[in-house]
Amino acid sequence: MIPYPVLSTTALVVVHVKSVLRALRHRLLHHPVRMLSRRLASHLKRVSARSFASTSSISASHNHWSTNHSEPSSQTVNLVEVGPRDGLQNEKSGIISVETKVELIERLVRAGVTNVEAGSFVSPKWVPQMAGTSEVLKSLYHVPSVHYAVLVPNAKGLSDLLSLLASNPSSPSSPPLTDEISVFTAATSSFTRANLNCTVAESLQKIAPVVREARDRGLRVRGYVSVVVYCPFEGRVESRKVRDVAKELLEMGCYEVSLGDTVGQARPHEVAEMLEEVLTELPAEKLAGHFHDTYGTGVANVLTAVPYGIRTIDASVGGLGGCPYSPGATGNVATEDVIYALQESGYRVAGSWTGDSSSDFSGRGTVDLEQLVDIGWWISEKLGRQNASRVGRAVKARREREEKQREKEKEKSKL
Ligand SMILES: CC(C)(COP(=O)([O-])OP(=O)([O-])OC[C@H]1O[C@@H](n2cnc3c(N)ncnc32)[C@H](O)[C@@H]1OP(=O)([O-])[O-])[C@@H](O)C(=O)NCCC(=O)NCCSC(=O)C[C@@](C)(O)CC(=O)[O-]
Repeated sequence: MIPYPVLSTTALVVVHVKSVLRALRHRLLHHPVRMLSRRLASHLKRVSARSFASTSSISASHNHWSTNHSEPSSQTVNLVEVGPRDGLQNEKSGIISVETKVELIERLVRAGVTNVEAGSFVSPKWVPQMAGTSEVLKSLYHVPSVHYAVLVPNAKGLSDLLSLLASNPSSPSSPPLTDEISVFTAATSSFTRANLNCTVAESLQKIAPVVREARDRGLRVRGYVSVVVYCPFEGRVESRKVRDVAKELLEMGCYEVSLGDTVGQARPHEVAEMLEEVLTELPAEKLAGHFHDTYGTGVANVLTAVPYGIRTIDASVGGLGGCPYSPGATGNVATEDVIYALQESGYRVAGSWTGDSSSDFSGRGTVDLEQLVDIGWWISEKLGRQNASRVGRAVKARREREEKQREKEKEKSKL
C-alpha cells in the first residue's frame, strides 16, 4: 500500500503536470498554424458531410421525406415534444388514462407544438404505460400539419400500426392518425439488450425492413440512437460508434436521427466531442439533440449542440420522464427551459404549423412559453409529481408575485 504522504505528493505532481499540459495544449490550440489547420479540418468535415448527403440514399432527389423538421431559416430551432411518450412511459404513479394523454397532446398542439410523440407500439409487458397508444391516436383531434409520431421497435409494432391505419383511413376532411414512426437503437449492445432484448447489430437488422416498409406505406421515419455519451452499463461511449450507428439509420432511410443522452449524464464538452466526431461524416441538418437532465446539464447541452448546426431539439413539457436503467435519472430537458434559454438569443423556436382556422387550434408562428408553463403545471399536478421545469417554477412564482401586487393595488385604490 502506498503511504498517504507519498500518495499526496504524487497527486500534487500529477496535478502540476496536468496543468502544464493543459497550458501547453491551450497554446498549441491557439497557435496560428494550428488554428489554420483546425479551420481546414472543419472545412473538410463540412465538405465530407455534404458529400455524404449528396451521394447516399438520403439524397434529396431520391427521398421525398428527406427533409427534417427544419425550416429554411438557419436561425430556427425546431422542437420535438416527447413528453407524452418519453415522459409518460417512465411515470410510476399508476397507469395514465387515455383521456389524460389525449388532453396533454391536444394542449401541447394548441400551444403551437407541431411535432409531438404520441406513444409507442412496443410490448405492453415491457412498457405498460404505452399500452393505449391506438386509443390515443383514435381519440385525438388531428390538426393536419401536425406530426403525431409513434415509436415502433419491430415488425410486429409496424404491423399493429398499419392495421390501425387501415381500419381508420384518412379522407380529405380527416388527416391520417399518424404519418410518422420512430425506430430506435443505441450505441452499445448492453443498452440494446436491456431495451430491445438484442445486440446493436441485431436491432439494426430488425429495423431495416421496418424502415423500408413504413416508407413504402408513405410514413416518414425518424431514428434514435441512445446512450450517445454515457451508457449506464458500459460508461463513457466511443463517439465513433455513435457516428456509425447514426449513419446506418440515415442510410436505411430515416429522415433524421436523434442523438440521445439517455441517462442525462453528459457534460457540454463531452457533447461537443461527440458531435465533432459524428459531424465528420453526417450533416448537422439530419441530426437532432435529445438530452435528459439528470445532472442538470440539459439546457447547457442544448446550447452546445445548436451552434454545431443542430436545429432540432427533443424536449418534454414539465421535464416529464426518467430512465428505467439509470437509478435517479430525471426526465428529458424541459421544453419550457429550452424555449426560455433560446429566447432573445437570435434563435427562434418553431412550432409553426400554418394551422386550420378552427377556434380551438389557431395557428402560431412559435411555441407559446406561457401556455407551456400552464401545461407543465397541469400535467405535473395531474400525475402528483414535482414540476421539473425550472422555468415553469420561476414563471409560477412570478405570476404569484404579480397577483399579490395587483391585490395590494386594488386594496390601496379602495382606501
Ligand atoms: C422489442 C421488444 C418487443 C422485444 O422483446 P422480446 O421479449 O424479445 O419480444 P419477442 O419478439 O420475443 O416477443 C415476446 C412477446 O412480445 C410480443 N411483442 C413483440 N413485439 C411487440 C410489439 N411491438 N408490440 C406488442 N407486443 C409485442 C410478442 O407478440 C410476444 O407476445 P407473447 O407471445 O409472449 O404474448 C421489447 O424489447 C420492447 O417492446 N422493447 C421496447 C422498450 C421501449 O419501449 N423502451 C423505451 C423506448 S426507447 C427510449 O425511451 C429511448 C429514447 C428513444 O427516448 C431515446 C433516448 O432517450 O435515448
